[in-house]
Amino acid sequence: MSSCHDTVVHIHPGGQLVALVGNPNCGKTALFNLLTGSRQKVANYAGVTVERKEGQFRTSAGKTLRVLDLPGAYSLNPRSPDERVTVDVLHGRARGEKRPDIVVCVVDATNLRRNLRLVLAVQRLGLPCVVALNMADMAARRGLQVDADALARELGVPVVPTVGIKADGDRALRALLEDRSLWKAAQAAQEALHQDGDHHTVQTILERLGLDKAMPETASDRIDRVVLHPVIGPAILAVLLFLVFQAVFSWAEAPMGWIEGATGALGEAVGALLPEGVLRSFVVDGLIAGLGGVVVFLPQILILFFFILLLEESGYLPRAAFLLDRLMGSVGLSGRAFIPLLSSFACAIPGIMAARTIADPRDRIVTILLAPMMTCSARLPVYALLIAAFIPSRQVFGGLELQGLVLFALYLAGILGAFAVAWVLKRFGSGKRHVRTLMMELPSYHWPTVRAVATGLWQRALIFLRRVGGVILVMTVVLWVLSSFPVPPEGYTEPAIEYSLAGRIGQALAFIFEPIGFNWQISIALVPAMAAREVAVAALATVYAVGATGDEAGSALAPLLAQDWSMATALAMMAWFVFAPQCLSTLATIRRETGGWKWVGVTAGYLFVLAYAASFVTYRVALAFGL
Ligand SMILES: Nc1nc2c(ncn2[C@@H]2O[C@H](COP(=O)(O)OP(=O)(O)OP(=O)(O)O)[C@@H](O)[C@H]2O)c(=O)[nH]1
Ligand SMILES: [Mg+2]
Repeated sequence: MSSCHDTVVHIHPGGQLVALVGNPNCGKTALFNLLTGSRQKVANYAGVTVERKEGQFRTSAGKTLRVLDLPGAYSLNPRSPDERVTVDVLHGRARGEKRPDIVVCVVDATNLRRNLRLVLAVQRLGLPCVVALNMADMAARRGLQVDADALARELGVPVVPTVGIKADGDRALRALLEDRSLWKAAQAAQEALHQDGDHHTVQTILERLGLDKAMPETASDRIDRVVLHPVIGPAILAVLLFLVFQAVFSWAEAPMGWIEGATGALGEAVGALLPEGVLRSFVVDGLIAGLGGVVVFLPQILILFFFILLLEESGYLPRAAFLLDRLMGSVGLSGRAFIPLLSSFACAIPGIMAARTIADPRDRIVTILLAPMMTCSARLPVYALLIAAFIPSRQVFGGLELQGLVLFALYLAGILGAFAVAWVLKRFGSGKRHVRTLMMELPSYHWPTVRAVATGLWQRALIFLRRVGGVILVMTVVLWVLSSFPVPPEGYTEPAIEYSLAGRIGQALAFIFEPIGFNWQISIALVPAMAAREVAVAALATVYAVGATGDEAGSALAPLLAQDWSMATALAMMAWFVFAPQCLSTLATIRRETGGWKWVGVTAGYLFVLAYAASFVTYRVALAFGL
């Protein structure tokens, strides 16, 4: 799952252009990262890269080549928007981009039959190309001897073995790209001749290389006999997901305690240094309470992503898609929607972009509409705060943590909500629908490398902390100003914060949110939360810190909420965050990906109605039960 903040791509219109092209999941991005020192997302399933990304490769002679990483493609007849990106680049039709000077065809050495067909198609375009025989390590481990020189003679282009996951695994490819004679030969390249059936050509090549025999059963096949078993498979999936949510609470307890202790101590120390007054309130109640209130959730986010990274890199995710395909089909969702929806658990933005891998336009729109309902990591702090404040930490059903269970239920609520909406769209949508069965490649399992997981976690931490130092900081400052000014006149008896702008705006909004049990503090927190979900936590922390009096001052947010809110209010707010329209950047992404405002309006509208209804029902039912 990639980030909310994709790396900025710098365009360098000059310079020789090298494009990496190949089937999905053959390791293009891994090689791109090695060549250019980038950190683009790599994961063990098809369709990770959906946009073109550019990097630079510096030759030892000091020349700079521009390198493009492209979405994977099975053929050059694009069926989905991401494949179209690749084909457009190869034809020189991509906006602001010239035709590549050289194409590096990346092929998966363990699956030459399918991969070579794309090489032939690229050659036919008349583009000079070289072949990177990637996954050379895996091929060797399986006892596949691919003779690079023989393959080079068959194809008539240079072939070098590469290993995308080894620090020096791109050495041969680097040497090739540095070779001046390659570029001279490239200029002279002609339209390749063979036009006759590629299937036949590939078969002939494989026969000559002695690689046409049936492959022996691999370890992956043996694992899949258990993991894809109709009964055992879903059971494993359920247990796995369950353990993840349990771990998010139980493992995070200690590190969260440290962060809480540290921010508390910092607040006290700074509070003692600064004189009583506006500056102290700004630093202690605004910055430290607001940002500290959010930073404390870093351990939980990292634990969640630790598991997601393991699942992504091992190759388990497409298996999960396979297991859930029937279920998704029964509500009218294409199995292709699985990966985009799953990516949305990190952030809806990469999820919505990953919907580019869906060929059918209707399926794609439905997936985009549902993506915001998956619980993005920005909502985790909100849930975790409410759970810590209102759900007792105790064991139920023999050993299960109640808090983890509630978190699991909130994630599940989003998924079930999405399924319900998909079902309604299928019932009342455009006429008869036949759901195609999922044709999805199951990659070989690998062990995730420590480096990949560590880099992934590091990037996650950076993204989160950048949000804290960016949008969350700005919103916290705005909220502190709103809750501190204007200062009430002498003799004002109510709490000062109710006189402030924040208090007044909150009370003005109350007529909308009162029926669903929200007080004015929540109402005011919901507005800046449109910028980023975590802001709700920082906003509540600030509003309560500014408003705190006497012995409440300086205590953590959760106990304050536990005192101030009813259980019904807390549950209603959880329900709100399951469905509420996403942050503004998600809506902006929907606009970009669908090319208009229509679907933005539809998404925001239906999510608002759903969130309001869900909170209303939750609140009323909870009240009826006397909570
Ligand atoms: N064993 C081994 N694994 C590799 C090698 N190159 C890449 N991988 C792994 O293969 C998987 C796919 O790599 P990516 O670089 O994401 O593949 P891609 O071609 O960019 O895939 P898409 O963007 O989906 O088209 C990841 O799990 C990588 O860690 C290699 O040479 N050997
Ligand atoms: Mg890629």
